[in-house]
Amino acid sequence: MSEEKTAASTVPQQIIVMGVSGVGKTTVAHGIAEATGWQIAEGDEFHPEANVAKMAAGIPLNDGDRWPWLRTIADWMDTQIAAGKPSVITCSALRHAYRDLLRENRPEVVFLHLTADATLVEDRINGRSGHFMPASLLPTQYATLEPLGPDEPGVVVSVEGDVPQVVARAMAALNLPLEERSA
Ligand SMILES: Nc1ncnc2c1ncn2[C@@H]1O[C@H](COP(=O)(O)OP(=O)(O)OP(=O)(O)O)[C@@H](O)[C@H]1O
Ligand SMILES: O=C(O)[C@H](O)[C@@H](O)[C@H](O)[C@H](O)CO
Repeated sequence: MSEEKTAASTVPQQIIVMGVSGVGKTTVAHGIAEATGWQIAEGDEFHPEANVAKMAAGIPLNDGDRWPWLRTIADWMDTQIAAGKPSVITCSALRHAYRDLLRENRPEVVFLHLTADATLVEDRINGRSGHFMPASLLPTQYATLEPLGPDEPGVVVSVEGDVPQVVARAMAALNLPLEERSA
């Protein structure tokens, strides 16, 4: 899997920006939403309080913590799909099974897997303030991560470089025209 992975051939309707904590999901999702005019959802806002408390305490989530959270994100996408609204959604979606749940019966889903080495992500997390997720959880994020596979719809994009560069790289990989304003 690499940036050479085949890009989406049609304009995607529900883009899930995935990857480890701090890799830049929120930043890139906002860039895409701004360029397209599409609706945006922040996956972290769907976490129950108990999940946020756990992460803030430096305890990694387990599958049991994540399944209900993933279902609420899937429900949100279903509302968007029913309304015919394209969207961009941030969600770590670290494991293949989580992504299977997110795209089940939803051909509109396309994943944008943001990647970077841990040193770069750690630097960026340490430069961020006001977020519940501690950098100490980064190793477990990488340990849990199952990279986007060839059987999954989507693209893999490096977050090296400044924000405009990364957003442009992601838009190009997704075949998203910068002038798209369909929502
Ligand atoms: N290309 C970039 N260059 C420099 N800084 C960046 C870049 N992308 C993101 N950042 C910064 O890195 C930090 C992490 O980014 P962001 O919050 O978007 O990541 P995230 O994947 O959404 O994190 P989380 O999963 O923990 O919510 C932020 O402070 C953000 O401003
Ligand atoms: O699956 C997970 O472990 C979580 O979703 C985390 O990745 C955080 O929610 C998020 O990224 C906040 O930093």
